Amino acid sequence: MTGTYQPAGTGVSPLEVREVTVRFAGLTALDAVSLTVEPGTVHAIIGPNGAGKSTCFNVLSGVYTASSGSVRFGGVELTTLPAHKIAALGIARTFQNIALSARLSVRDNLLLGRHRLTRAGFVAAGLRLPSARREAARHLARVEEIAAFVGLAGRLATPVGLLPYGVQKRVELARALCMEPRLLLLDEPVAGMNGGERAEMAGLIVAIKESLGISVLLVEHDMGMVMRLADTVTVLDFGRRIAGGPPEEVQRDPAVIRAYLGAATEEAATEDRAAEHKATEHEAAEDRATEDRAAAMAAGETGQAGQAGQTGQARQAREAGEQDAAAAAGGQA
Ligand SMILES: Nc1ncnc2c1ncn2[C@@H]1O[C@H](COP(=O)(O)OP(=O)(O)OP(=O)(O)O)[C@@H](O)[C@H]1O
Repeated sequence: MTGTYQPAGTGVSPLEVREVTVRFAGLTALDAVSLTVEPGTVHAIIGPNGAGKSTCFNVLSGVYTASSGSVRFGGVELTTLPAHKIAALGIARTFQNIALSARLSVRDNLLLGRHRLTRAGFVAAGLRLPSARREAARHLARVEEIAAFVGLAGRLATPVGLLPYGVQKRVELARALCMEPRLLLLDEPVAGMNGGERAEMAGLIVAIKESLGISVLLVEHDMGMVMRLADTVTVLDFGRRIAGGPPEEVQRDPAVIRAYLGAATEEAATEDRAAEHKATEHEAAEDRATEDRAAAMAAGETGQAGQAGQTGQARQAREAGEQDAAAAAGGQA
């Protein structure tokens, strides 16, 4: 992380989310959620699976439209704006799954990130007019500064698909920085990374906040990372905001502990239900085999067909039992 990269304009506006509700055909994914991202801070949204974190991000970046509520940034209401207009206001995002062109070089991917800032028209660029050439040179210089800032200076010519996963995630972050954001939305920035890559990404996020003054809103499952990086945490559960504040307060909050414990208990219960279901299926198969045997006897059948039916079903039942036992043994191992 070196270089002289400075942001084009640091954010002085908070992002204000007020009573935002999102409904999908009968399901309330977000229920009157409010939060504020203060300028120059890192704000984390956490919560168990299905809590509404991605839905919240998708509303903020214009992918989903809120059913009601308001999101304001720099005095502008965002809920009615399409994604590209939100980006133009200085809100850039990264995605859970890398959204880069694998065959293009790092340089070209970053230049794509500058697309919305390009003023030269199609014709001027096509004719390679001096004004368009000067602009292209400016963008290239900026891309190089940003690449140096995120530690990618030596990788500019490499096709993104050839880079290790953790480096690709840094390219994605650099692409978002190329949009000259005032607020960065990072969706699970360290998901799938190893320890070293996580530490690098954490350092980068701190540098983005402290050296560049850019506000960061992140969704992250890695609690260690959240507790180390975030100035403020908002906790969602079943679409509702159940807690918020500094990380050390939030992690002691009984509602948060309950939500996470509840999620863990629910996971265990789902596993129990699946095991129970399997056991019931096993019993049903045995019952069917017994019924078949009884029916065959009642009909005085002693032929091959009756035998085959019995043996087949009994074998099925036995195999189900053996599989359960093997699964249980595997689970205990
Ligand atoms: N496009 C959609 N259509 C219908 N339901 C959706 C849609 N997007 C999300 N949901 C539902 O909204 C709820 C919240 O989902 P969301 O993905 O926002 O949760 P999350 O907190 O990001 O979960 P995870 O941590 O698993 O990514 C879930 O019940 C999900 O199934």
